[in-house]
Amino acid sequence: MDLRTCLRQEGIELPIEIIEKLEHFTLLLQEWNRVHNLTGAKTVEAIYGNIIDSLYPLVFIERPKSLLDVGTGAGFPGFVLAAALPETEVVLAEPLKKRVAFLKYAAIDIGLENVKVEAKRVEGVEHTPFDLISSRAVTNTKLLLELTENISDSHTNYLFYKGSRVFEEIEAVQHQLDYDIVQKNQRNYLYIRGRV
Ligand SMILES: C[S@@+](CC[C@H](N)C(=O)[O-])C[C@H]1O[C@@H](n2cnc3c(N)ncnc32)[C@H](O)[C@@H]1O
Repeated sequence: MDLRTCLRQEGIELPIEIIEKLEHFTLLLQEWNRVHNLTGAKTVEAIYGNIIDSLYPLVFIERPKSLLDVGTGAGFPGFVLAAALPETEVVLAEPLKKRVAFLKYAAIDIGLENVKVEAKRVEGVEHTPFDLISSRAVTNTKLLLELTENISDSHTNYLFYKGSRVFEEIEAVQHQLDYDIVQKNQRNYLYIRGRV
């Protein structure tokens, strides 16, 4: 099935030029992955699955002016969100060199002008507070909030891609959170609105 149909089935409607960029990304990732082993998603189907997982929150989040993705790895979700949100300034924090090389190359080759790759751990990122901070498969919610304390403020929203442990993780956060959990298959999208 083509990417446009896959996205449509999930209720994600995107302009054709963005879908073409995501197809371009899929080809590049497959090519680089053969040599550099960047991600476990080896097939087109697996990459499309990761793209849909990354983009599904567009159905319920507010559009941010600035977005930080913590630990983007081979591009999920930050790079894919950047392709889908060309008006958003996106920073990808990723310390692993081969993944950084891929993200930088892909941003130039695909022509994403709204992306900046910070080749460092998120603790070292300096920026004014972001509108949205996302992260998938990096660390727990409490630590993510702590590590991004200096680059967030009371208006920052958070979008964490979680599994079944999301409820214990929320309990471990000591301060009160205003959040929604959007469930889709095995995924729990934790969307935290500002800090109460
Ligand atoms: C399991 S991978 C997940 C990659 C991607 N988010 C995904 O879901 O496919 C975790 C990534 O987080 C990065 N990472 C680990 N600690 C980090 C930190 N403190 N700041 C930024 N990235 C970090 C690693 O280099 C790795 O690429």
